[in-house]
Amino acid sequence: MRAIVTEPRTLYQKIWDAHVVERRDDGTCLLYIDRHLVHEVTSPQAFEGLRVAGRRVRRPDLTLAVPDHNLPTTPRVDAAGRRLPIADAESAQQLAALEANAPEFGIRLIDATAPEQGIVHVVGPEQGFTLPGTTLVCGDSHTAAHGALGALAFGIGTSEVEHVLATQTLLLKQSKSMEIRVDGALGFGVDAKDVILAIIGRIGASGGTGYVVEYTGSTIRGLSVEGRLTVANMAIEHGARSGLIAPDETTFAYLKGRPMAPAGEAWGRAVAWWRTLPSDPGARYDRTVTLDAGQIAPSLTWGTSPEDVVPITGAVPDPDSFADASKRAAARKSLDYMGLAPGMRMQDVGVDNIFIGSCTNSRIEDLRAAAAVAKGRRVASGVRQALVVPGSGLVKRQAEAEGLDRIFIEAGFEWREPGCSMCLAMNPDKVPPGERCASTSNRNFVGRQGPGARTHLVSPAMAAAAAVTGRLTDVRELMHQQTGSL
Ligand SMILES: CC(C)[C@H](C(=O)O)[C@@H](O)C(=O)O
Ligand code: SF4
Repeated sequence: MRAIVTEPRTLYQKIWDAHVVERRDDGTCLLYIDRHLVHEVTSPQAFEGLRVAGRRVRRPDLTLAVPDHNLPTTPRVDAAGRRLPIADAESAQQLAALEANAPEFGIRLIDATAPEQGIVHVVGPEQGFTLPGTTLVCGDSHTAAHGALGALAFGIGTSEVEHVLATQTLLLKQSKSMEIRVDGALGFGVDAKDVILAIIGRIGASGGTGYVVEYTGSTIRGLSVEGRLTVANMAIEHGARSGLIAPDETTFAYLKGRPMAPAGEAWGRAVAWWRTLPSDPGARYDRTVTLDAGQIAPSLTWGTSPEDVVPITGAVPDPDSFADASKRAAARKSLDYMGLAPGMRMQDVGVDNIFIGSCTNSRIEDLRAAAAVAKGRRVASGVRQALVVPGSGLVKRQAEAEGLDRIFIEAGFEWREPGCSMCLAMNPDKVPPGERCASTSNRNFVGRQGPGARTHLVSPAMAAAAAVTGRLTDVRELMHQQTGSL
């Protein structure tokens, strides 16, 4: 018998090959979509399109709707259990549309008051809706987060949302492949957020444009699923279409028993297939970038692009230090907006707001890391708002069972209902104009957290450290004081 010789394939190639319905001569493929997450902002017109065309949703059973962006994070029901109205008219309209569209089209809706409600990118993995080897889409740019479980996941626009709802397929061209390999042990006080910030700082906000990235190496393998979700979540911030992490025992242990994950015999069959997915030895990537985890410090951004990364021990860069003229101009504009001067030490910069939340950092581990720093301390008097916003109702309950809510509340943080919150200014949680925020979210764009808001992207532990000192702070100092050793 002759052995069949096949080219070694990457994880990306394997998932792609398994989903091609039709390949055209120009390389465009019709790809089957296994999972579709829907939220209130990008779906109303898509459903309207279906209605006008008289079409139904092709696979309502593969579609899950969750409101998250526009919901206030203050209590949603009154003492009698009645839903409280949403003040903002557009938000109220979008939420009402989702609540009407889901039942009309036979889609499961996790509504605003359901215990499982949360940010789509937190809910998908948590429910076991997100599975290795699947293609997963959502009308949302941070959909790549689901790649942490080995799903080929990416954001799509509203017209594509309509296309997927109607056909369960999408027309796509294959991207190039990039390996981002991180090896070594993470230093004290350094976490998954610092890893992805370091990656973005290295390759730049458009370094991944045209690529699907696979994060590999011992550092990535050593991360929990929560940490992997933080990394893959920001794939779009270095321009990649998608960010993948090969499924392994950590992934399987995380998924086992989740409500929507396969069960019984189906579980065994699924795991057997998932084990075949990791990139084959010798599989070729179009580009490989390597990072040494030991070189990564607790990091943060100084400017208005996620690539503007420095270690917390660093200083605001001098725009003149950039080789590229457009970078110099962008840095000047950024510093002006951020109210910072070249050479200022990052640790001397005071903060007015703290946001611990978003689909990047609102899972249980994130809250534990922040609580470990907040414990027994007080939010500094100069800090006007310090919000902790769990990524889902289930995260919230788990945190409460562990007493984390008490730690935060006693320290002077506000403990909120789940949602996108202060990650973007689409609901009542905003950073006031000209004020500065240490935020665990993923975007520090101009106006992202409110008009004139100044954002510094940090890890949960770093956000808690900034909260208790009132300035951007090296969390290692506080942890050192706490443990008395380093
Ligand atoms: C509102 C939504 C469409 C948007 C996105 O596409 O990502 C938001 O989630 C964001 O993070 O900017
Ligand atoms: S938490 Fe932020 S980044 Fe994530 S989906 Fe919501 S708005 Fe987008």
